[in-house]
Amino acid sequence: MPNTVDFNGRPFHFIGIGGIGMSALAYILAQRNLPVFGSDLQNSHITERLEAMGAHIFGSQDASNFDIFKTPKHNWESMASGLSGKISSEKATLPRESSSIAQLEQQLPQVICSTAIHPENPEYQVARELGCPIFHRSDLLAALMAEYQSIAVAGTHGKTTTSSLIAFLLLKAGLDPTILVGGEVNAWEGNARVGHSPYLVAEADESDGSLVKLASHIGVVTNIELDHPDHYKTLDQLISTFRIFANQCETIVGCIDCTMVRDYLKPTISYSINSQSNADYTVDAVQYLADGIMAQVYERGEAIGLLKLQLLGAHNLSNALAAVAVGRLLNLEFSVIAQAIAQFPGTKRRFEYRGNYGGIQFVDDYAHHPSEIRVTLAAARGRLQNSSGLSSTLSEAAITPVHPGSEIKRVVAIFQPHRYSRTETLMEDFALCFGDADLVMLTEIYSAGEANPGRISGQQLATRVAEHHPHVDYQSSLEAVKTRLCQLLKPGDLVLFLGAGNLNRVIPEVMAFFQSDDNSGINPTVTA
Ligand SMILES: CC(=O)N[C@H]1[C@@H](OP(=O)(O)OP(=O)(O)OC[C@H]2O[C@@H](n3ccc(=O)[nH]c3=O)[C@H](O)[C@@H]2O)O[C@H](CO)[C@@H](O)[C@@H]1O[C@H](C)C(=O)O
Ligand SMILES: Nc1ncnc2c1ncn2[C@@H]1O[C@H](COP(=O)(O)OP(=O)(O)OP(=O)(O)O)[C@@H](O)[C@H]1O
Ligand SMILES: C[C@H](N)C(=O)O
Repeated sequence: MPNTVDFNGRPFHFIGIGGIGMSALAYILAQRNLPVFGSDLQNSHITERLEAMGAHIFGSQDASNFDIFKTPKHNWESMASGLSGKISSEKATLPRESSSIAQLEQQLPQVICSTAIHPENPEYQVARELGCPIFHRSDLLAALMAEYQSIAVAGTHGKTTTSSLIAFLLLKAGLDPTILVGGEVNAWEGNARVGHSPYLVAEADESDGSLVKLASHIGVVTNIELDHPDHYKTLDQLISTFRIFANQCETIVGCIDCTMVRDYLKPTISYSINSQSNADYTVDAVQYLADGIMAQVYERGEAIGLLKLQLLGAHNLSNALAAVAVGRLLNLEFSVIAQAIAQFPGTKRRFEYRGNYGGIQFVDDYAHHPSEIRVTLAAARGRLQNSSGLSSTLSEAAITPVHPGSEIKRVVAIFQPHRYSRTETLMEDFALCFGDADLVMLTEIYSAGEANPGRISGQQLATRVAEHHPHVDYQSSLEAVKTRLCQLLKPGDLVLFLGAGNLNRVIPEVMAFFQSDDNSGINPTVTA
């Protein structure tokens, strides 16, 4: 069995192909006209996009999905590859006997698995029985990265945003990068892009420990904090994972506002949003506006220019400073970097402005860790404080603000906890992180595939939050959240839907309820 990924025409079969990391990889292979097959229990616009490129995707996960590879090669070949366009979902049924064993082994697919796939998964089981080469998602990412001058973005918080910002910068600077990120960006219509230069920008996820397989020319680390307690039993394990990754990168660009990055990784190139730090890249004269941020950037103590950002919050200034540092490492002029970053419209579900209906502003955000909730609510509170005299400074730069303005009077946070393990381990911190919201609504925990241990609930979390916050509401279902919001919301509210689960499904219906003075061009009937 080969232990390296074969990019010479052998088919790929992705189990969990619709995942945000898996689908980016499948996209790159399909663009290379390699035969791409896969399965996912959930149909989505992501699986549909891959199918439109010629990938063959099964909506169920059972042994019969491999029947297709027991047929003569020409049969499945005609069913896959971007050359054939949209393909039929009918399964091939020719008997196995029609090929010799040797031929069959040759045409057995390389199976790519997400960590979301349980070892008991019937399709995974049959792949093992047949002797298919089986790779984890990270093995394929590592193999692709090895072909390029890679920039891999790691860190507990901000990987998707920062990798998207860096990718956007390289794209605008004409460096034509290949991109694989963990969120969707309109500039390349999805989570992946094939470029024609030596550069590749990738998100490097630490959630399952597979980060240790990645080696990059430039590694960016935004911060390190305990998360994913399902995988990491101690903080030391997490730190050691980041250290192994950092040691495998030629250059580490790291945010030294995080003491763990500073002390354990000792970045080659450092950045900090604290003007007093001695980082290589810092900022000063920061202005947090209602529709963006402006700051003077310093390179090793010397002012190099003004950075304008359409994103909100100190965390996004930090993410943008990482992009500045990477851009300078690639010898880009600061003016080119600043111009690109000023145009970055953001990533879907990361403080994504969904519209203003009935004087209520709707925002979708992926925050699922107490620190992420804290920085996002601080950004929302900052927007509220600056919203009465809405600044036009960003607009003067001929940029249409991502967050068009109207006065805000109240910050409303709706949170769907994500994973039992995280909710239980970080309960104390979750109880304290909603201070910047005027009203907090909690709902039930989104399992993300975890079994319910039966000792933790959204209701319990709501009780804990209420010990520190005067206005906490608990609704047990998304349907109940929707109904309650229609009763509670009023003009002047900035409503944030927080979480990495499916809470954002309710946004279109709540927006539709309040639809009246729509000036955003968003159709509220579209489901998220
Ligand atoms: C689990 C895991 O390691 N997930 C990480 C991985 O995504 P990926 O490996 O693609 O994983 P998925 O997005 O979690 O998507 C997993 C896909 O798998 C299907 N499924 C799941 C179970 C099953 O039995 N059958 C089955 O088909 C399911 O329907 C979904 O489409 O890589 C991404 C990019 O770095 C990370 O953002 C992501 O982290 C986290 C999570 C995040 O940021 O949200
Ligand atoms: N630098 C940062 N520090 C703290 N929180 C951040 C930072 N950047 C973004 N966030 C918050 O974290 C949320 C997720 O951001 P993003 O998707 O960029 O991070 P991520 O590390 O890829 O997340 P994950 O891998 O856990 O999905 C954002 O919606 C925001 O609330
Ligand atoms: C969304 C987050 N990275 C998780 O799966 O826990």
